[in-house]
Amino acid sequence: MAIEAWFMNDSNEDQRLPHHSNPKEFVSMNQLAELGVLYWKLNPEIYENDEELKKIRDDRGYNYDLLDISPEKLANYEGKLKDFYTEHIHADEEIRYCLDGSGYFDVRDKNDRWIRIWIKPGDLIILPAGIYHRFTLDTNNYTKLMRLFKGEPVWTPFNRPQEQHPARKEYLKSFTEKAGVALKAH
Ligand SMILES: CSCCC(=O)C(=O)O
Ligand SMILES: [Fe+2]
Repeated sequence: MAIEAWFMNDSNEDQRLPHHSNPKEFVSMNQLAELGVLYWKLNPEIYENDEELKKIRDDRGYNYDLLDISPEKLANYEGKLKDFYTEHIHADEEIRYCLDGSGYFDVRDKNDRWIRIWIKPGDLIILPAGIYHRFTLDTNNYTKLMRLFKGEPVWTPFNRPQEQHPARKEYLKSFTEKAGVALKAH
């Protein structure tokens, strides 16, 4: 099964609800790939000895740590969740592998519409540097995530607006470059 993603409505209801647009409008892996969002489906039960995960880590030079998002295990739980749900970018990619529970990563598409990506056990996603995004738990209220990173982890969020941030500029440039290639091909 591929990952599920859809366009969101803009209602102010509980952020943990699915927020499907009406009518529902699903988003494919290809559409996500066009935004630079990458996806793997792995077996979360063997993450400690998983050859496939090892290959991704070796190819991309990733270390990792584990993060439990629950009131008991995460210090300053309410504050952290509020920060996670504040729209931001990073100077580097954001790589998350869901080992347990579930949650939503929301990313902005090229037209600034929110796409909600539902993360479940076995889903590994990479958000490119410079993409506006946020995260929330769903109504299950729990997830265990592996956070992957190169070198020392830097989790600094830069809250929107960040149009002058180098990572934002690079990210937007990648679209114009692709569009340029597509034009030349015609
Ligand atoms: C804890 S994973 C999701 C939250 C987020 O976007 C971040 O940590 O930068
Ligand atoms: Fe983030």
